[in-house]
Amino acid sequence: MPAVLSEAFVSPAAGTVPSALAVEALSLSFGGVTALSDISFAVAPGEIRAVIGPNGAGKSSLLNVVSGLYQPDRGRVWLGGHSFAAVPTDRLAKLGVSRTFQNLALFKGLSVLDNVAAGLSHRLRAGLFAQVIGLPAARRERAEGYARAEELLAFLHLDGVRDRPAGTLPYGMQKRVELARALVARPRLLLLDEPMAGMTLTEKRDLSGHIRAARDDLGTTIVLIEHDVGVVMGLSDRIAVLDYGRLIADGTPDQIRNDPVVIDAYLGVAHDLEAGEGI
Ligand SMILES: Nc1ncnc2c1ncn2[C@@H]1O[C@H](COP(=O)(O)OP(=O)(O)OP(=O)(O)O)[C@@H](O)[C@H]1O
Repeated sequence: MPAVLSEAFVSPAAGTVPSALAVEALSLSFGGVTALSDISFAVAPGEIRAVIGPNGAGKSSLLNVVSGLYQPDRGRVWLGGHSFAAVPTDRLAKLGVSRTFQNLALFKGLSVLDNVAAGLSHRLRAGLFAQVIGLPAARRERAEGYARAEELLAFLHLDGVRDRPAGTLPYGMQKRVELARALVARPRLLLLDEPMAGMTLTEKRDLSGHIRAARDDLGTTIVLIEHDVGVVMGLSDRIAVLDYGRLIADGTPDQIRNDPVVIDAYLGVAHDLEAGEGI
């Protein structure tokens, strides 16, 4: 895909707008194993985009390239109009990108509020010394950070558990705390790595609602890897499908659901596509 196509969308209302994320001809191998092979697609601002595919298809590798943990062998990543051969992880926050990981990574002994406020630690301008001895600028910054964390807790209906040690909450709620922490800096692009893994249907339904609210009310563009096809169909605007490192389809849930190549490679007949409808 030529760069000029992948870096921007033509919006009828706003003319040409930069995509929130675009990847262009990405390839990545580990020894003899091809994890990503010539992957190109773009995500429009405000979109909820799922990436699905069988185990080993390259989903995590893709997210790791986009967040700078892996450097691709070839190709480029576009983030809000900037293009990278290797995404600089230390600039991710400045680029307005935030991500969560597959496994819970909360400070279990700290309160929910402290955990969410920790999502702003990279933004502290006052130096560590000023923070430690509590200079006024540092105190002000800390107070502002906590105010933002409180806002996010209210937004995600976590204010009732703000003082609880995060590790004592039910699993589904801990995943919501992770979402709050990833959102507290108000990223333009949020990458979610299997946010619903291990959840009950009720927890999935709950978290889907919160993810949708983040897009609708905060304007966050969301890219998520998810195995539950029912959830994906109900939640996403568009879906990219990977198989053996190749992009085999990219379209709306209806297009993906009816794509014979996707059905052959992934959906088959075993998946209950209707399970998550309406989530
Ligand atoms: N750090 C690594 N070292 C070696 N091989 C890797 C590494 N990361 C991924 N791979 C390989 O790249 C391929 C794609 O893996 P990846 O984890 O991206 O797939 P996935 O779609 O996320 O799978 P899953 O759904 O099981 O998490 C696999 O063959 C995997 O074994």
